[in-house]
Amino acid sequence: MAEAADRNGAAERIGYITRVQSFSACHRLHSIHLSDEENKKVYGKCNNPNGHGHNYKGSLMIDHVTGMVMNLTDLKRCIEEVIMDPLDHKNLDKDVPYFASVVSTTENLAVYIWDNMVKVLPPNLLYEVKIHETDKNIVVYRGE
Ligand SMILES: Nc1nc2c(c(=O)[nH]1)N=C([C@H](O)[C@H](O)COP(=O)(O)OP(=O)(O)OP(=O)(O)O)CN2
Ligand SMILES: [Zn+2]
Repeated sequence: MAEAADRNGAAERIGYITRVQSFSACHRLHSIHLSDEENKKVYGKCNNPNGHGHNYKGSLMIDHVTGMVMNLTDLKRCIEEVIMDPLDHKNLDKDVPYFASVVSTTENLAVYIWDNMVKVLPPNLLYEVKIHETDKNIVVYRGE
């Protein structure tokens, strides 16, 4: 847990905040840098030309190193802008310019969300982006 000093210099303990957001999208795992044959070999069923869908669950964890508590209503607005508007009910590969050249794996989706969240959140607040692609496939990204 992060600690911050209060007005009298005493350390107070502050938890991390997580906000969860579900969104639905379809995609196809396909690299423009590989041949059709190589793509099929690497990505298997996920290279199906007509794509497939997921009910993703994203969670954003906010750190309190600064001692600043972010209003969850503000966080919700940021999530609308970064996750819901561009990704929900979209074809990731065709509707999101970033994925025209980047394969829409969950790892890359987590990086995309991180990079765009840090643009709209107060500095140094974002701690972790976690994406559940399925119940079993989960990716965590902490900006490394
Ligand atoms: N490293 C990665 N590998 C895979 C990714 C990914 O994002 N990163 N994604 C996929 C597919 O998109 C695919 O949709 C995953 O589906 P599936 O394997 O069917 O999912 P489950 O493991 O949850 O399904 P079960 O069949 O129930 O085990 C593939 N690889
Ligand atoms: Zn998939």
